[in-house]
Amino acid sequence: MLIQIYAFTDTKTAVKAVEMGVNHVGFVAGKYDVVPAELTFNEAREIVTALPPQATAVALTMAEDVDEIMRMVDAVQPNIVHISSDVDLVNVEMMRELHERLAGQARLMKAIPVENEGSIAVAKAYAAVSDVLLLDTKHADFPGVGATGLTHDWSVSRRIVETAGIPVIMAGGLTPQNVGAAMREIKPWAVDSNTSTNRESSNVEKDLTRIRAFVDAVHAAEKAQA
Ligand SMILES: O=C(O)c1ccccc1NCC(=O)[C@H](O)[C@H](O)COP(=O)(O)O
Repeated sequence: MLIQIYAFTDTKTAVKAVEMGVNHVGFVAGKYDVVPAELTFNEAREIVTALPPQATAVALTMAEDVDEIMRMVDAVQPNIVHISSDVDLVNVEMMRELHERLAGQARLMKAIPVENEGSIAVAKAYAAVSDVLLLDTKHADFPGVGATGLTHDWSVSRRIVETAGIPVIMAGGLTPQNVGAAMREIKPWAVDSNTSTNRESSNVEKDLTRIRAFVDAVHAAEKAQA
C-alpha cells in the first residue's frame, strides 16, 4: 500500500518522511493565497530535487487555468500533478487538454469530492482523463477539495475504487486509528493524510512523530490483512 502525505514545506522534513516509508511527498505548488502551506515554484522545485529516487513528488495546484498549471509543471517538474480545485472550476474538458499536454512529462491526478451516489459518475468522467484519482472530503468552509480532516461516506469511495479503472488514492480524515479499516473496506491503491500528520494546532507544520504513527498503522494493517 502506497502512502501519500501532505503538505510538506521544507526539504529536510520531506526527506526524513521518505526515510520513514512515505512514498508520495505532497506539497502545494504556487502562491495564490487560497490554501495553507503554499510554496513558490522555486521552493517546490527544491523539495523535488532533494527527494531520493524512490519517492514520488506530488504537486497540488489551486490554479484554474491550463497554461498556468503547465507553467507550474515546467518550473517544478513533479511526478504527479494534483488538481485540487472544485470540479466546476477545472472541468473534464480542461482535464482532457491537460492530460494530453502532460503526456510523458507527469501523471495527472484529480481530487474527487465524495458527497453522495452521484460522485460515482463524477469520478468515472474524470477517470477517463486522469492517471490517478484522489477521493476526498468536500466542506464549504475549505477552498477546493480536501484538507478538511473529515471523513466521508466510505461505501461510495469503495464503489468508485471498483469502477474507476485507474489507481485511486483514499483521503479525507484518515488517522492511525482508522486507516486500517479504510484499507480493508475500500481497497485503494494508496492512502493519504494531511491533518492527522500535522503538528497539533497547526495546519502547516508537519510532525514526524505523527507521520511515523501513520506509516506504522498502514504497515500493521497490511500485515494483519496478508
Ligand atoms: O486540498 C487542499 O486544499 C490542500 C490544501 C493545503 C494542503 C493540502 C491540501 N490537500 C492535500 C490533500 O489532498 C490532503 O492530503 C487530503 O485532502 C486529506 O486531508 P485530511 O482530511 O486533512 O487528512
